[in-house]
Amino acid sequence: MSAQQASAQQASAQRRSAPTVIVDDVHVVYRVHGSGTGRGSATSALGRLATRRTLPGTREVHAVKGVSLVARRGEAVGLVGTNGSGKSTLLRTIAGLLPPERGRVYTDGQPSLLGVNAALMNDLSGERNVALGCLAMGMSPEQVRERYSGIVDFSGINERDEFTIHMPMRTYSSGMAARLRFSIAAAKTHDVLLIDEALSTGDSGFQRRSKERIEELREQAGTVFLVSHNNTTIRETCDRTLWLESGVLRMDGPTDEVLAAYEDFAKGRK
Ligand SMILES: Nc1ncnc2c1ncn2[C@@H]1O[C@H](COP(=O)(O)OP(=O)(O)OP(=O)(O)O)[C@@H](O)[C@H]1O
Repeated sequence: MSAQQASAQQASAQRRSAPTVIVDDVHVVYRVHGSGTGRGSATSALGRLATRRTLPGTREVHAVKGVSLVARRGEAVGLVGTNGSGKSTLLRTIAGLLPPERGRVYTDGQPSLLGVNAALMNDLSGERNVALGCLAMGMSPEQVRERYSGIVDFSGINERDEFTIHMPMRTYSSGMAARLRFSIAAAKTHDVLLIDEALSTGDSGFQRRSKERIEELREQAGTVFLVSHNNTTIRETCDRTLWLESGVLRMDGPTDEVLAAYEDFAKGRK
């Protein structure tokens, strides 16, 4: 191998192993107001604002407790844990949608959260949502025109009736809307793509297409985080998995090892 080839190979290896997400001792706390008695007067609310005291009856939920991790280019990282363990909260924090109470999140590039709750405009047609979604991700109108049919075909929305894409989104089932959302987001190469349960919707054909697309996104050197309750999906998609329990990162390692431990734990809880 020539010196030039060796240095090109080294540069490519360095690029692939470059960190894309660093989570440093992150804590996330939700505050639920009004869980106590009565609403209190305006004067007492003003007094609390001035003294920065919290409302009596404010409940705090410490959803993520001191999580640290480093994710690199080319990795697909699964997130597992029982209900309420903090998976969605951690994803939303990495996406920059929730401020950490303590600790820091550093990301290289813009993370995109692809969740079942991501906003699409209900009164607009699927077609308009595809166009707006693509423009919002930074595509030019020309790129939107080029990619439009690919996105609609990928979603499978028009498989039964080719007029469906022109109907308002509010007439779509939640599965159809989730498939369209995934297809729009997956049309772009993301530096960091965060997927929350998106793959659990859709038929087996759509699930296969999504897995293939995640694989492609990974090869294009992005980092993918995937939250799912379906361990088979995690096994097939991710080579590394994080296990969160009660907000604490219990394990971070090769998917097979982490899932084996998690499945043992889940069996013990039944
Ligand atoms: N908006 C909120 N306000 C208050 N508490 C919240 C809020 N969202 C989540 N929580 C609480 O934070 C904790 C973690 O929730 P989170 O949704 O992150 O868990 P999860 O692991 O994604 O759960 P699931 O597997 O059920 O989707 C839970 O105790 C939940 O009740």
